[in-house]
Amino acid sequence: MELIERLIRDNMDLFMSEQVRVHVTGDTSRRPASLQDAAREAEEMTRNHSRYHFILATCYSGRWDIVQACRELATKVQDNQLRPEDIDESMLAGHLATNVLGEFACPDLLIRTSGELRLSNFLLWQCAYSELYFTSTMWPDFGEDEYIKALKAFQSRDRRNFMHGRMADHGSDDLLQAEELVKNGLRLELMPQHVAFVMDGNRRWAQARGLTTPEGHEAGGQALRKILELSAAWGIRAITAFAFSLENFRRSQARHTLLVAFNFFISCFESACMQEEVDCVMELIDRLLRDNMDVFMRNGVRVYVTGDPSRLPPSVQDAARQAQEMTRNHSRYKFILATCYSGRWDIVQACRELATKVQDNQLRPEDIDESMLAGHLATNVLGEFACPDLLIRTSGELRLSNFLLWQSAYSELYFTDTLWPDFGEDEYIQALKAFQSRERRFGQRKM
Ligand SMILES: CC(C)=CCC/C(C)=C/CC/C(C)=C/COP(=O)(O)OP(=O)(O)O
Repeated sequence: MELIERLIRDNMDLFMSEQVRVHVTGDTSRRPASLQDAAREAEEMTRNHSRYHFILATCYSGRWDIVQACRELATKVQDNQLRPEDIDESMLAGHLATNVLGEFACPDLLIRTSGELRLSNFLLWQCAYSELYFTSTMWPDFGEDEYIKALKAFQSRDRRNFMHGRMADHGSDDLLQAEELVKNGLRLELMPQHVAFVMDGNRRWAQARGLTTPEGHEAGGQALRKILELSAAWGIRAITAFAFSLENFRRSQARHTLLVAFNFFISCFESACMQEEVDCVMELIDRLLRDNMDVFMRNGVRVYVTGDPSRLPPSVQDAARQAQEMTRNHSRYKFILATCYSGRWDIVQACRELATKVQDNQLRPEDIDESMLAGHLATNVLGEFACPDLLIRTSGELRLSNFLLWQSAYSELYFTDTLWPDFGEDEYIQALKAFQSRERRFGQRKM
């Protein structure tokens, strides 16, 4: 705290000469009075600066930020200034700490030094599409050269969405699983309980083989089946797979609007291709739920389908209902298929539900806290395993792409260039080994 206070006071000359506007964010109740004074002074003295903004996040966490926003919105509902159903992504974003940055509220690039591969509860909502850069360099050594390297890495990334701006509780199969794991060089007591997958790369896999996109998705479906079987064999308790995002859906709709407005040949062609891909993925999801019923039954998998149901075709809604109903007594492990899902959508749903409770006088805004908000997220069905221990993204991109934002606060991240249809047993073992070699701290730093 003393260091932070000095950091603010000793850099005042820099803030003044470089026209930096300073914001200090985080839970003010946790700050010592002298730090509070330094923060207020710096904010006041730099309030007319506009060259660039500097947010110092102290006693901050991404979840705290979201809970604050949700409380503020719930208070507005209580005061009849707002209806719960009017809460949307931009409204929620407008109440986050980074709102002071206006159009630059979400980091384009998030750099983490010293070798850990996780977000550690920093800017969760805001990182939906941030490019992530991890380096083993320790922070005091992070200088000009390394910064340039990070920026070059950033510039080389393909930013498709730039415009959007514990220990295992194993059952009776323990011995068999332990043997299987040891055979693969894995340790039973260090297995992740919940693994989340961003199954990216089906299209590129197909293109590389001269196949059609539906054939790529088909191969992706087979890869998922294999992962579901392996996860059961290895005693993993929960899998969440990202099969289609709300943004993927919106992308195709945006093109469609363009098509209607301009009747423009190229967009007509692109829109048709996109719609074809949406239909193809929806058909795959329908089949994936129906054709994997044997895997679900044999392995005691309880299935959940999450995401915006209004976007799902009736046949997929029907397949989802059936899979959920038929597996509802299973408890060996849980599988969430996230389709037409996004992390921000999930948080907004939770916030709306809480605001409705406030409206119905069942809750006071100030009672909203992290565990209450988490209890209204899609992953709440996983109980104690709601947050992924390990999040795997295939096909080379280094970002979360709006998947499980709240839940990934302390997830270990694993990125691989392998395209999803090629992600098989060997690569899964490699990811699990990487996970087992990580030191997890959940913010509890060794002093
Ligand atoms: C087996 C199976 C059912 C597969 C479904 C295939 C499919 C469409 C997966 C999409 C996964 C996803 C939402 C990736 C995010 O990348 P993005 O492209 O949405 O985000 P980005 O532009 O930030 O990379």
